[in-house]
Amino acid sequence: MDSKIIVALDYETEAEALNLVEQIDPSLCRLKVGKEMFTTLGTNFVKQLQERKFDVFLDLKFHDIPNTVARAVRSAADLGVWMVDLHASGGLRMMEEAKNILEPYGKDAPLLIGVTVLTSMEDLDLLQIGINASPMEQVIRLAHLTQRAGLDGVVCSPQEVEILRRNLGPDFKLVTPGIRPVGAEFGDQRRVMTPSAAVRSGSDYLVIGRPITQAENPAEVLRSINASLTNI
Ligand SMILES: O=C(O)c1cc(=O)[nH]c(=O)n1[C@@H]1O[C@H](COP(=O)(O)O)[C@@H](O)[C@H]1O
Repeated sequence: MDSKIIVALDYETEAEALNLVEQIDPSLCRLKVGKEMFTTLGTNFVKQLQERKFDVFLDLKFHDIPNTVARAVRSAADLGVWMVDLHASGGLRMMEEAKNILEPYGKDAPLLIGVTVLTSMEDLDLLQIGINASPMEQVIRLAHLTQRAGLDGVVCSPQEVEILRRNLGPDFKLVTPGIRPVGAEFGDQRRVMTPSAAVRSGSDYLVIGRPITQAENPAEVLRSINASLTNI
């Protein structure tokens, strides 16, 4: 089975994260290492997950001048991660330099993904930072820019997937956090959808954190979400 689920390993400690990892295998999901665990544990943690044969999405959302971002992306490629991301709002030149630096890696290069508008943001959040567009409009604009830069896909909310799929073609990867099973708490997320609705809309990968990591039995919740996605 090639699961569409990427579990966001947003735990405070290595022990908590490994407790989940030890109960599952790479056919059930890929794993995302984000700012919290990477800042605490660094590359050794990523390597531990890779030794267990998990594909790792290094989610550090790079956003800096083009030279700095490109070099950080190269470090991620040297680490052998499966996917790495940057903020598309860093601009076209930043994304192009990041893409170009991966050329020597050929088919071993990580998937390079642009974050459009964070799934925690809605109209007012954009207005407050001077963006007078709806999340949908801004996501569409940044996704086109990301594709123009030659990246492999974008992070967006599942609510934008249908229109992006139509506009950007079948091969452009659409990675969607903001996933909430029926009845789950939204927390800080705003633009959300259930796992099955997201897949039906055309998401390639579902990033799921708290609904799994904060559950009493995370491995069981992961299995049941996987089961809900078969035959879609
Ligand atoms: O790049 C991401 O993964 C990301 C982008 C985004 O727009 N929204 C978003 O929630 N994420 C990440 O996806 C995960 C979502 O976690 P939960 O809200 O707990 O399911 C977190 O690790 C976020 O850092």
